[in-house]
Amino acid sequence: MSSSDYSDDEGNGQTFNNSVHTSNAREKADILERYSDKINLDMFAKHRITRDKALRATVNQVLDPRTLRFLGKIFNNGTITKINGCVSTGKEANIYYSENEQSGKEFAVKIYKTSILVFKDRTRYVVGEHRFGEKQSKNPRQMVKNWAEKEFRNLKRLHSEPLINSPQPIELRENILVMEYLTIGKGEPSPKLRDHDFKDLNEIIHYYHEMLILMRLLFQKCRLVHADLSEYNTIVHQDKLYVFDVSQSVEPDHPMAMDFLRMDIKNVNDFFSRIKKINVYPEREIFKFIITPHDILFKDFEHDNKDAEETKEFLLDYLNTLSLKSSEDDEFNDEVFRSLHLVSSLHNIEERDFNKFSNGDIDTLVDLVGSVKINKYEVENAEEDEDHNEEDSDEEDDDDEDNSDDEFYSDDERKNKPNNLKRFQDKDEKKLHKQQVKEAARENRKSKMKKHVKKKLVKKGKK
Ligand SMILES: Nc1ncnc2c1ncn2[C@@H]1O[C@H](COP(=O)(O)OP(=O)(O)OP(=O)(O)O)[C@@H](O)[C@H]1O
Ligand SMILES: [Mg+2]
Repeated sequence: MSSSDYSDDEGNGQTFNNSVHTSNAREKADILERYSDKINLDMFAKHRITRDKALRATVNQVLDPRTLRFLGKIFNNGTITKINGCVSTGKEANIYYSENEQSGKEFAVKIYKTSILVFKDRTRYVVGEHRFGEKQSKNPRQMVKNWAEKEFRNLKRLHSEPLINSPQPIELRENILVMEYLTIGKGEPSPKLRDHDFKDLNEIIHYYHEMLILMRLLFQKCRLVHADLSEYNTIVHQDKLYVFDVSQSVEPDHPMAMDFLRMDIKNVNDFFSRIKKINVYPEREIFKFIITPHDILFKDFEHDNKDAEETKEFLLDYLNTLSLKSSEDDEFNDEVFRSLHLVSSLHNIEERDFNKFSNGDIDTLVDLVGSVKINKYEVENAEEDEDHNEEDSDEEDDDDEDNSDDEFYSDDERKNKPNNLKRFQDKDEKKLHKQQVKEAARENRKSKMKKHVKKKLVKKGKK
């Protein structure tokens, strides 16, 4: 490979001034020369693209001189002795199949691209991420470094949980992450869930349950929401479901955690219902299954080893008690659920519900829902329902009165509450209703819980 092969344009439209340009090219050529017998960048098997194209794309985008220097360190410390092909070229990173010829061990080397273009839509994951907030650097290299570090730390967290299958994280150097390689042999990568050859309906249902249990274990044990969970970021390896690609994963108190979790649930349900054509559970039920603490979720679940650690069998038995989606209504409820504003931490729920929540006697899903959206939802939908519930609107008035101050509805209340939830209110009634809600709020403020008391309860509620 001569130096002319590697234009120094890092693929992000920036060009260097001449002197830097030539020295970079020379440096790059030297390093590659030094390792040329160790670095084969050919794309792997299936979609083999011509050597030149793969090479140029890779070098332009991923192997800049600085990255090559760090790669040199990984060679020098003996972790790997050869890069033997490119498994995947993604938006943000390329994955290479590597090995240590002495030990015979195989590794996946994930090299993050340093061009700034790929990182513009990452901020929503980083903003509010207290573990990295202070390091929200604008410098693309620093951003890439933080991102790779986040993936490495999250992968370590996953790998420390015995019930979760994930590639073992080995080494991190700047934007290069070395991990265990999941292979079917001869260097071929094990298939993504999307490409797995399911042998029958039972196996599809098995992996669906595995995905749901995985999300609960990630949330309850690793305190993480994956935030990009799909059939592309899971692999079937030795008949087990492996999860990876956790650079964007966030903790439950991240401002967007509940939204990311609902996105993951929707992605999983879509894959199994649309592509694999099986019946799936309502998203709201899955959400409750994932976020609800053990003693609340399994309070009424009869099971002989209920108090033991949550095993996969135990969680599977519980899932089998849930009813699958079966009607248009279920679909509609999922749409509503997706649009609701969910608070992501105990600090954001209303005082009056706090006591109920902290001794675990309210449904942790519905009552975590911000009232504003429900009211908005009621009124928005009232127009549609106005015609067919006009006749019975008067007898509902009194129901409405005694609940007017309670903007939250528990699941049961919602289910058997007459549909005056969606009853449209005319102007005076709306004014009267508003008045009542204001009075109720004023009443409430009198018995407001002091901040330090609330703090203590939050601590207790988290144990
Ligand atoms: N440890 C591994 N062992 C085997 N194959 C792997 C491993 N890690 C990743 N891969 C393969 O590489 C692909 C891309 O990996 P990953 O999702 O982590 O990178 P990415 O930057 O998110 O890429 P993309 O943008 O395509 O999702 C995976 O879908 C998988 O097929
Ligand atoms: Mg990925």
